[in-house]
Amino acid sequence: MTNALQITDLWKSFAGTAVVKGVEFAIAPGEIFGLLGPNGAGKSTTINMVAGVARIDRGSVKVFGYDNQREYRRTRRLVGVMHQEIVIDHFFPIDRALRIHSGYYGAPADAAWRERLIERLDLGPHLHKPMNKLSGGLKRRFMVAKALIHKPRLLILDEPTAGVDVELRHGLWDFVREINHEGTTVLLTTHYLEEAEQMCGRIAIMNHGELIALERTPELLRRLENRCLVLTLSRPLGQVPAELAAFGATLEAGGETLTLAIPPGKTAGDALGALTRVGVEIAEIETRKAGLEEVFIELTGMRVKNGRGGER
Ligand SMILES: Nc1ncnc2c1ncn2[C@@H]1O[C@H](COP(=O)(O)OP(=O)(O)OP(=O)(O)O)[C@@H](O)[C@H]1O
Repeated sequence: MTNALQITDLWKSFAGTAVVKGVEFAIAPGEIFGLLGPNGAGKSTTINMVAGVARIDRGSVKVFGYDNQREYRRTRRLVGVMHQEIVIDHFFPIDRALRIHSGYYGAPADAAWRERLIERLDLGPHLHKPMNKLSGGLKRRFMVAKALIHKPRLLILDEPTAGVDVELRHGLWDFVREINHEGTTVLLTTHYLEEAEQMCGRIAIMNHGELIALERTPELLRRLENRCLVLTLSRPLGQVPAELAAFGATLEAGGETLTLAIPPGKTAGDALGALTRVGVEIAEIETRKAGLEEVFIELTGMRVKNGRGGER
C-alpha cells in the first residue's frame, strides 16, 4: 500500500545551522499521526517542507507516492495545511476567501462539501465578515475550512488549537475525527499532550531537529508504565528543587503534589534518595501510570508549553 506520506532523510538549515536533521517517517492512509516536540524542535520547518512552502535542502517527501518537489502541482492538491501563524488575506470576507482558495487548488467546486464545512465549523453567520474583524477562535475555524476546502487526502494541522478555548478544541477534534473516519489522513502537532494521547494512533517526537521516538501511542506510554510517583507533601513547595529535574518533577495543587517520572536506569529508590537529600517531607506516596507528558519529559528533558504551565 502506498503511504499517505513518506519522508526520507529530510534536512534543512537556516544560516548554516541545521534545524531538521535527517528526519524520516511514513504515515499510512487513514492514520492520525502526531508530531510532537519542544519549542524550536523543527516541527513547523518539517511541515513547511511537506507542504511545499519551505525549500528542501536534502531528502524527499512523497505524498501518496508523488514526490512533492518533482510533482508539486499534484501533491499540492492532495495536501491541506493549516499553518501555525495566522496568515490571512485581511480584507476579504470569509466567503470570498474560501472560493479563492478552492480555485487556487484547481479543485472542482463541490457545493455540498463547502456547505458542510461552513456548517460544521459554524462559519455561516460570519461569511460576510472581513478577516481582520474575526475573533481568534473564528480565525482558527476559518483556517481549518480553508485547509479542507479542496478536499485534500492528507490534512496537516500545525497546532490548530493553540490558545483556543476548551469547547472549541473539543469541537475541532470531533470534526477532525469525523473526516478521518471518512478517509482523510491526518498529521498534527499540538502542545496539548492529552489531546495527542487521545487523538493519535502513532506519535513521533522531535528534539533538536532529530526524530527521537516513533511508536504507537500505547507503546510509547507503556515505556514508563508504573514509573511515575505522585507524592503528597506535608509542607507545600514553592518551586521544584533543581536536584529533582532529572526526574521531570512537576508541582501541582499549590505545591502540595509533586510528581516524578523515574527514567530507565534509575529506580524508585534513587528518586526517594534524591527527595531525602532535598529534604521534602512526604505525607503520602502513590505510583501511577505515566502519561505522554512524563514520557515527553523523559525523552527530551523538557516540558512542552501547554495550557497548564510554561516551558521549563
Ligand atoms: N525562517 C527561519 N529563519 C531562520 N531560522 C528559522 C526559521 N524558521 C525556523 N527557524 C529556526 O529553526 C528552528 C526550528 O523551528 P521550528 O519552528 O521548525 O520549530 P517547532 O518545533 O515548530 O517549534 P514551535 O513548537 O515553537 O513552533 C528554531 O530554532 C527556529 O528559530
